[in-house]
Amino acid sequence: MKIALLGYGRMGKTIEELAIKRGHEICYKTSTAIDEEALKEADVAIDFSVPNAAFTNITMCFKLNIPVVSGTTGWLDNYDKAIEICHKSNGSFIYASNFSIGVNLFFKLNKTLAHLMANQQDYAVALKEIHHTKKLDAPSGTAITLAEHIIDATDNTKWHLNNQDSKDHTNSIGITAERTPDVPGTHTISYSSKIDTIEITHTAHTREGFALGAIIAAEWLKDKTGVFTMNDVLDSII
Ligand SMILES: NC(=O)C1=CN([C@@H]2O[C@H](COP(=O)(O)OP(=O)(O)OC[C@H]3O[C@@H](n4cnc5c(N)ncnc54)[C@H](O)[C@@H]3O)[C@@H](O)[C@H]2O)C=CC1
Ligand SMILES: O=C(O)C1=N[C@H](C(=O)O)C[C@H](O)C1
Repeated sequence: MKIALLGYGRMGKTIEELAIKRGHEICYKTSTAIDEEALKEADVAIDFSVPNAAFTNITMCFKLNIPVVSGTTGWLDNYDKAIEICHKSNGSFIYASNFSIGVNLFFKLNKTLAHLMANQQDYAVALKEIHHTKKLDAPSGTAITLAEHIIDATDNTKWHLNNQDSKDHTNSIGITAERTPDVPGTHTISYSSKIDTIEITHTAHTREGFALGAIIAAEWLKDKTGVFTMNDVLDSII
């Protein structure tokens, strides 16, 4: 499979290494604006760029009829618009805030725990994420997905970033975002009462899990049309 890498930073480089080991070819890579002629050569594009470039990169792939997998976080205000353009142009698209298989299993665990805790009024839920200091967005996309899944199962109606504003936080899940050098990504959900605390944590030890998941998603998407999620990919391989 000929892969175009839109974004050749920490993730782009990790994806390149693993994709070559799986027998793929990197036919194009960029860390700036796309060269349309070069991108046309690709069977599939993988976008791990920056929040203000993702929408342009993704919609360029729709225009050129190239299936695109995106893991870039912090651009989701434009997600619905991207989906509309994808459908209109018969494009192929998968976005996930986290492509790691382990995190996607952790998403399921989080949903199950949220359902169990939904009627336990003595417990207060909280979310914490820790990432490297070069990360541009906070909270992480993964933390937002985890919070949205808890909101779907409980009385909580929104989330907020701790220490950033002093608005009404009734029925709101507080997310703490910590930045520490070289941490690939750690997410913890805790339910605390006066008596005890129940806590689940996913700790990424390297970026390989994110990269491998994105390559598996690209292999899966290559010959399909439509908008999919990582659940669609996992349902067909697990
Ligand atoms: N969904 C997932 O599983 C994961 C998502 N991420 C997300 O992926 C994104 C990239 O993460 P990293 O590789 O760590 O960041 P990075 O900063 O190392 O790499 C981003 C690269 O994109 C480049 N770039 C800037 N403008 C561009 C443009 N117009 N087109 C293409 N590239 C452009 C930058 O120069 C940089 O080289 C972030 O949003 C991060 O949150 C990171 C890890 C896993
Ligand atoms: O920027 C990162 O590094 C990561 N970003 C994603 C996120 O925002 O959730 C996924 C992973 O946690 C690493």
